[in-house]
Amino acid sequence: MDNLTEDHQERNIGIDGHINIGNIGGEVNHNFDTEKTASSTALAREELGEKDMSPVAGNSMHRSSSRPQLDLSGAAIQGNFEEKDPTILLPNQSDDISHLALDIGGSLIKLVYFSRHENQPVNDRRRKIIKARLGITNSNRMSYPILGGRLHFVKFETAKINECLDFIYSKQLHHSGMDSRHWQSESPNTGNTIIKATGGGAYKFADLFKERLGISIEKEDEMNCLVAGANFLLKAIRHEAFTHKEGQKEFVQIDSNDLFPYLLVNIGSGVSMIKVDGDGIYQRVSGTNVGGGTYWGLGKLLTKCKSFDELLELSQRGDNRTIDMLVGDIYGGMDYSKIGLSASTIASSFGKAISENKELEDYRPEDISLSLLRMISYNIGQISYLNALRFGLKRIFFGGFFIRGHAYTMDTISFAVQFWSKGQAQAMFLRHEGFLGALGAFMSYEKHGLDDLMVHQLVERFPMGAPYIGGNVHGPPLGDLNEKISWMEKFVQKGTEITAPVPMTPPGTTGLGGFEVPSSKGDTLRPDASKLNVGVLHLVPSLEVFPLLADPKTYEPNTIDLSDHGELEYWFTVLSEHMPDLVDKAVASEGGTEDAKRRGDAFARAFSAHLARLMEEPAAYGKLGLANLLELREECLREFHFLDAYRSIKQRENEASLAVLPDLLMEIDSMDEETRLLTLIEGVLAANIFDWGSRACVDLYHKGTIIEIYRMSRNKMQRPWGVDDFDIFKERMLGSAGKKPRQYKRALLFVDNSGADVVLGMLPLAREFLRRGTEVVLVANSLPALNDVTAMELPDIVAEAAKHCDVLRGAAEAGGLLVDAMINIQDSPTRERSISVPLMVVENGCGSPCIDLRQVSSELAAAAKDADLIILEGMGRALHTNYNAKFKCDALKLAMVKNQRLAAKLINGNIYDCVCRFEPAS
Ligand SMILES: Nc1ncnc2c1ncn2[C@@H]1O[C@H](COP(=O)(O)OP(=O)(O)OP(=O)(O)O)[C@@H](O)[C@H]1O
Ligand SMILES: CC(C)(CO)[C@@H](O)C(=O)NCCC(=O)O
Ligand SMILES: [Mn+2]
Repeated sequence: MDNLTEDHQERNIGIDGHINIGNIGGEVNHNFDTEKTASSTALAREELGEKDMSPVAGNSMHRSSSRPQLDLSGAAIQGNFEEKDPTILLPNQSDDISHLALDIGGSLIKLVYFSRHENQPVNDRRRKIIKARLGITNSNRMSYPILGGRLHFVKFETAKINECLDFIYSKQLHHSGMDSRHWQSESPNTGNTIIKATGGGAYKFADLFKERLGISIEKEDEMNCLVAGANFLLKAIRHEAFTHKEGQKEFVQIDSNDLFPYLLVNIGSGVSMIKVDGDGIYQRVSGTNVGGGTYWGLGKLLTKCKSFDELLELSQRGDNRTIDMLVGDIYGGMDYSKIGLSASTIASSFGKAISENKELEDYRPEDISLSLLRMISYNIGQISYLNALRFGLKRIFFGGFFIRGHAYTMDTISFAVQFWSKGQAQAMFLRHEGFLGALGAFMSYEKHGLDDLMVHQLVERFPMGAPYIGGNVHGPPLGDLNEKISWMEKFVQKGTEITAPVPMTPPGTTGLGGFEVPSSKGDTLRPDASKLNVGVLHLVPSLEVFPLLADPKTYEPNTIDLSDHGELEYWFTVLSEHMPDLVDKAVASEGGTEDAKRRGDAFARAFSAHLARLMEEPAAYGKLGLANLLELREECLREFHFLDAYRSIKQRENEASLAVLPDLLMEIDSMDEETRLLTLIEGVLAANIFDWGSRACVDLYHKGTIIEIYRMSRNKMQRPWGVDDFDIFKERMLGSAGKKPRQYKRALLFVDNSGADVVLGMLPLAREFLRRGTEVVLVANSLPALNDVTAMELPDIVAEAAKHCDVLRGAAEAGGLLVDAMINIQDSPTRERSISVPLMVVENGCGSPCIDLRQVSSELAAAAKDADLIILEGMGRALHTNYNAKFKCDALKLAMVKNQRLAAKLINGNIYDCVCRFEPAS
C-alpha cells in the first residue's frame, strides 16, 4: 500500500463528515461524503432535456435538441440472410447534408463523402462575450463554406456496383445539396445533382448512375485526381506517410515545403507511375499492366480463391520455393556471389514448374499465392526504382488498393526499392492508399475550400466500427446509435477473431543481397486497411496552432510514445481495469436505464476492441501517444451518447469545494506574501489529487470524503517536490534583492478537474494574479472528459465563488462572466472593487484530458496573443502532454503525479510526488 493511503486511514478517524482543511483551519457544517449523495442524475438529465451532443471537436461543437431519429421505414437486409454480416440498408436514413465523390476503377469503387454538422451556432453568452473581448472576427471561417463536418471513406467491388448505388441511395448522398459546381449549404437540391467522379467507370457507368439515381456524373481526369489526392494527404494529414521495413512501420513527417518532386506509384488493377513536381504539376512517366488486377486475377484462376483477402491470407502460409526457381536451384545450391546473388534469390518466378512433372493441383495454393505476390511486388518495386532513377527522384510513394495495408506486400516493395537503389531511394506508403483518386475528385469541387485546410484543422477519429469490420469491402451504412449498438453486439465474435497478433519471423539473410524473404509474414491477415487504418476525418476549420508554442514544427504533444510495447501494455491494463468503474459512472449519468446499460456495454466492447487492435499494431491509427489513447476513450463514450459521465460527481464536488472556499480564502489572506504564494502553489498541487482518471485516486475516493483526501494531500506537501522550481518562480513573481518582480500582463491558466482542483486550487491562484493586476484567462475543455471542468461549467462556478470574494467578483464582472449570474449575491464591502482586471474563460477546443497545442480553439489562440504567462495544471495537460513543450513566454507546469510508473519514468520519483516546473520564455 502506498504512503498516502496509509496516511489517509490514520487521519480518517474522528472526522465525522465535518471539514477541517488541513493546516488552514476553519470548520463548516457540510457533509462531503462522496458516496452518500446518491444521484441527482435523473434530475440533471431532465433538466438537460436529454440533450445530445454530436461527437465532434473544437468550437463547432454544439448540442442539438434531440437525438437523431432512425428512420426504419423500408429497411431491409440485403442479399443472403445466412451471411455473417449482411448489409443492412435503411433507405430512408440520411445524414445531415452530404457530399460525394467517386473513383470507379477496374476493380474497386472508392467513395469519399462528407457529412456536415448541423450548423446552428451555439447561443452561448460566454462565447459571445469572449469574442467581443478578444476581438475575434469570423474572417477565417468565412472562407470555408463547410463549417465543420466529417469525411468518410468507403469502398465497393466494381463488379457489385449495385451495392454502391444502394449505399448512395440509403444515405441519400444523391441529394447532396449540389447544383452545378458549387457547394450549396442551404436547401437540399431537388433538381439535377452533379457528382464528381474519376476512374474509367466514370465513363463506363455514367448512364447507370443517371438511370438509377438521377445523378449526372462530372468526369474528372484520373491522373489529375491521383496527384491532387496524394498532395492533399501528404500536406494535410499528420501521420499519412510511413516506411515499412522488416515488419516495422515508421511514420514519416513530410515537410510540405519540401515535398516535391516525388514519384507516385498507384497500384490499382494496373499501375500508373507519375512524377509529381507540384500542385497540379505532374507527368505520367510510366506504368505497367502487371498490377493488382494481375495478382487477383491470376490468383483466382490458380487457387480458386473467392476473395482477394482470402488469396492474400493464403500467401501468408505459403512457401514460394516449391514453385519459384531460385539461384541455388540453377547453381547447385550455391550463391552466384560474383554478381551479388545469393542462392535463395528468386531467379525465375514460377520457374520450377517447368522442370517438374506436376499439375496445378500438385501445388499448394498457399505457395502459388506467395509466389505470385512476390513476383508482382518485386516487379513493381523494380520498375518504380528505374523510373525514380530516370528522373533522379529519391522518394517513391505507393498507393492503390493492391497494397491493402498488407505488411508483407509493403516489405517486399520496400526491399526491392532498397535493393535496386542501394539505399538511395525510399519507398513510402500512405494510410489512405486506395482513396487518392476519390479524394482528388472530391477536391475538384470548386470553392468548398477543403484544399486550403491545414493539418491542424483535420482531426482524425476512429469510429467504433473500425476494429470490427475485418475484410469485408464495406460495412452497413451505420450512423445511428441504435444501429451501431446492435451491430456491435452482432460483430463481437468477428472482432475477437481478428485481434490475433501477426507473427513475425526474424530477418534471415545470407548477407549477399538478392531478394531474401522479407521478415513480416504471418498466419493472419490484418483487417481491412481501408476501414482500420483510416478513420473519419473531422473538419474543424476553427482550430488553430497555439501561437505561444516556441516551435510548432518540432512540437510533440505526447511525452510518452507508446511504441515501447511495455509502456503500451501497462496503459492497456490501466485502461482496461478502469473500464468497469467508468461504465458504471457512465450508465449512472444517464439514469441507469436499460438503454443506458446497453449503451454502456457497447461502449466497453468498442473501446476494448480498439485497445486490443492497438496492442496488436500500435501504429494502426497513426503514431500512437497516450493523448491519443485517452482521447479515443472519450470519443468512444461520446459515440455511444454518454455526453458527460461524471456530471453528477462534478456537481457534488463543486458544491462541496465551494462551501469551504471562503474559509480557505480567509486563511490565505492572513498570510504574508511569500507564505501566501507558497500556500497557493501547494494548494494547486494538493488539490490536483482529485482525478477520476487515476486509478490510485479512484481507490482513494472509495475510502474517504473529498475533504479528508484534500487535507491529507495538503499535509503531504513537503518540499522539495519531485521537480521544484518554486524558488525561481517566486523570485520572478516577488522579486529579490537584485531583481525587480515581473509584472505579468495576462496569464493563461489551463485548468484540469472539477471540484477541489479548480475551486480550491486554481481559483485562489487566479485570484492572486488578479490582485497583482494580471489579467487571468481560465482555459478549460470544450467537451467533458472524465471529471475535467468544461468551459461551459466554469462561469457558474466562478459566479458562485465570486459571491464570497470581491476580487473574483470584480474581475469576473470585468471579464463579462457575471452579467446575469449575480442576482443572489450576498453583498459585501466594496473595498477591493476598484481592481478590475478581467477574469475570462475560454474553451481550449478539445474534449480529452490531454491537449495537443497544434489544435486549439480560435478563442484560445486569440487569448494567447497578449499572454505572457502560461500555467498548465494537471497530469493530462502538463505531464502526459506538454511536459517537454517549449513556449515563447514563461511557463509553469504544475501537477501531482498520481501514477507510480509515470513518476518513476518522468521524474525518477514516486507516486504522489509533485511537479512544479518553471521555464522562462524560450
Ligand atoms: N476487397 C478487394 N477486392 C478486390 N480487390 C482488392 C480488394 N482489396 C484489395 N484489392 C486489390 O486492389 C486492386 C484494386 O486497387 P484500386 O482500387 O486502387 O484500383 P482500381 O481503381 O480498381 O484499378 P484501376 O485504377 O487500374 O482502374 C485489385 O486489383 C486488387 O489487387
Ligand atoms: C488504365 C489505368 C490508368 C486505369 O486506372 C490503370 O489501370 C493503369 O495505369 N494501367 C497500366 C497501363 C500501362 O501503363 O501499362
Ligand atoms: Mn484506379
